[in-house]
Amino acid sequence: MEIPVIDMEKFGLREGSDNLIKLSECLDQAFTKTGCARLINHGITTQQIQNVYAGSSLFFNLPDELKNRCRFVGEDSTVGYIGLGTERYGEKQDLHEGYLIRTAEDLPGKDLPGKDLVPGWRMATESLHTSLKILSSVILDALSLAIGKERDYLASLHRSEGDKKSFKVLRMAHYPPTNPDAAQTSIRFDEHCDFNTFTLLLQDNMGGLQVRWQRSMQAHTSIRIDEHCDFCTFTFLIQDNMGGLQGRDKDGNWFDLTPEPDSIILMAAQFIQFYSNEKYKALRHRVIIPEEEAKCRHSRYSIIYFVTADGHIPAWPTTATHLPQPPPNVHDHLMSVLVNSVNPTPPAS
Ligand SMILES: O=C(O)CCC(=O)C(=O)O
Ligand SMILES: [Fe+2]
Repeated sequence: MEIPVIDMEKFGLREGSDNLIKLSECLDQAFTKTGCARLINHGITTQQIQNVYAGSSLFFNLPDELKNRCRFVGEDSTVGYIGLGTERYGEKQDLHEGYLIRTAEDLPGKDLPGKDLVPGWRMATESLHTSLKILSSVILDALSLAIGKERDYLASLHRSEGDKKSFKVLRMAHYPPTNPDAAQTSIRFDEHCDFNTFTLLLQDNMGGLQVRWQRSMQAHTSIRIDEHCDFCTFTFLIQDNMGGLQGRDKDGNWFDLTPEPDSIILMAAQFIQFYSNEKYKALRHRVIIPEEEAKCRHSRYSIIYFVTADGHIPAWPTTATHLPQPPPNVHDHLMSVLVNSVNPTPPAS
C-alpha cells in the first residue's frame, strides 16, 4: 500500500484559502484511499522532536516506583503516567507504557505530575505540543472544507482550552526491549482505531507500526457479495473468467508504516469517520514486535497527538441514521471506550 505523502510546504498556508482548498483536496484523496497520509515539511524541526525523545528515554528508564508517582487520578486521569500492561486492546498482552500531557493553557492552574523528574522534558514537550497544535488547526480547517463545511466548522468543535475533560492529549510512548518469543503472547500495541478526530504520530526508527484499511474503503459503496465466511464444512467453487473473488489472508493484509525521519503520520480516527458521514474510515493500526532480534531487543519510542473534539460535543451527528440516537457526548463516549481497554492487572514481570 502506498501511503500518500503530503508536502505541507507546498500549501504556504498563511497566504490564503486557495491553498487551503488544495490541501483539503489532498487530504480528501488520502483519507478516502488509505485513511492516512505522511506529512513532510510540516515546520516541526528535528531538534524539537529529538529533545522530546531524549526526555522520554530518561523518564521511561526511571524506576517504576518513581514513574508510578506520576499517575493522575480522578477527573484528570487522562494525563500522567500509564504503566506497562495498564491497557489492553485484544487477546495479547500490550507491551507499552506512556506519559500523557496537555498544554499549560489546556490545563489551567495544574502542574503535570512528575514534570520536574526529567529536566527540560516538560519544556521540550510543550514546544512540540504547541507546534502540533498549529499544524492540527490547519488540518482541521482543510478537513472542514473536505467534508463540505465552512472552514471553521471543525475548529468550532475543537476549542477545548480550559476544558478539564478534554482528551486532546500528547502521548509519549515507550515500548521496552523484549525478545522475539514474546510475540507468541504479546504485542507492542494491539490492533485498534483511535477514537478521537485524527491522530498525528511520530515514531523513531525502530519500526513495527502497521496499518490496514477498512474493507469498505476499497469496496466503495457497493459490492457484489459482501465479506463473509461460509457456514458449511467446506466449499467447492468454480468461477468464470470475470474475476472479483477475493480472500483475505490470515493476517488481514497489514502494511508496514515504515519510519521516515521527521515525517508525521496523519491517521483518520472515529470522530472524522462519523462527521464525514462515513466517507472516511478510522484507520486500524497496531505496533508489532519486530522479527529482527536486534530491533525487538531495543526500546521503541513514539509521540502521538490525539486531536479530539470538546467533551460536550455529540460523539456523532444527530442526523446519523446508522448509530444510536441521541449520541453520547465525546467525553462519555471516550470514557466508555477507555474503560473497556484498560486492564487493571499488570503483567507478571
Ligand atoms: O506508538 C505507536 O506507533 C502507535 C500508538 C498508538 O496507536 C496509540 O497510542 O493510539
Ligand atoms: Fe492508536
